[in-house]
Amino acid sequence: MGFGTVSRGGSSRWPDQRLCTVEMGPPCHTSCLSRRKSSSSPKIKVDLDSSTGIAVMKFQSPPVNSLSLDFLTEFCISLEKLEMDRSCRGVVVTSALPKIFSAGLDIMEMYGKSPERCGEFWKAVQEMWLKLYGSNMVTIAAINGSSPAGGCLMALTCDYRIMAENPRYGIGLNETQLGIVAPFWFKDTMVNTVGHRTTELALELGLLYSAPDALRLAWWTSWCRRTRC
Ligand SMILES: CCCCC/C=C\C/C=C\C/C=C/C(=O)SCCNC(=O)CCNC(=O)[C@H](O)C(C)(C)COP(=O)(O)OP(=O)(O)OC[C@H]1O[C@@H](n2cnc3c(N)ncnc32)[C@H](O)[C@@H]1OP(=O)(O)O
Repeated sequence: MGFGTVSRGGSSRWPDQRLCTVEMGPPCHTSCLSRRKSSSSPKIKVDLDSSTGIAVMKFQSPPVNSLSLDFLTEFCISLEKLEMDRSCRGVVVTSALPKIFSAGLDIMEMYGKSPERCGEFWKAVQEMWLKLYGSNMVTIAAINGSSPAGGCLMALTCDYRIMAENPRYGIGLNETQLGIVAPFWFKDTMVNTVGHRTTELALELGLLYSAPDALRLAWWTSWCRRTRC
């Protein structure tokens, strides 16, 4: 798989060439296996191949990988651990569930909770964004399912995106369709990737894009024809 370039850098872990390639072909003979480190928390599984320096972080929180406080906390801890592992240069975030990358913020976290709990949740959302955006590692979203609202934010916050082509999968900041306003920093993250005009239209109408449509609008430089990638 090939990925395009971005205007972010400044880390020793970024490849010298600005075009980077990630091989995700079949591993595995014995010496290779010994270089694999796995860790699993209830909602997130991480496999790091120290020989390539690439970790795959898989979301495994059925039914829809919604971003609950627990999920976000596990996500940040997993990312921090990889960040501290000098053998890790890049991380692919993806879903272990069929059809869904992430349904976005967990709606149940925003209903009937105490002000303290709401504050803790919102802080965790911001923490996820800050940690992912500020990561020293190359970050890649392999979007193998629907990715509305907060799920889209997570994908946009990565350096690169690849999306499985399936007409049922949509990605976008569709908050308007839900009667809520996307926070300004959600909007800014989208502007940074696709520009002002596309973002303005997408947010006003609460659009969800298919992979080919999103590709045309420069959300990414590659999409994957398999339904699972
Ligand atoms: C606390 C202070 C906060 C202050 C916040 C202030 C402002 C925030 C403003 C904006 C930011 C908001 C960002 C967001 O991300 S909001 C969430 C937006 N996401 C959605 O609306 C997604 C809605 N879901 C879907 O579109 C679909 O479910 C799906 C993801 C496409 C999957 O479809 P599918 O048909 O496969 O599944 P179901 O629809 O049958 O769903 C299965 C199951 O999952 C539950 N569920 C779905 N989405 C969520 C979710 N986001 N949070 C929690 N639970 C979710 C759904 O209810 C079903 O549950 P059930 O028990 O009925 O099986």
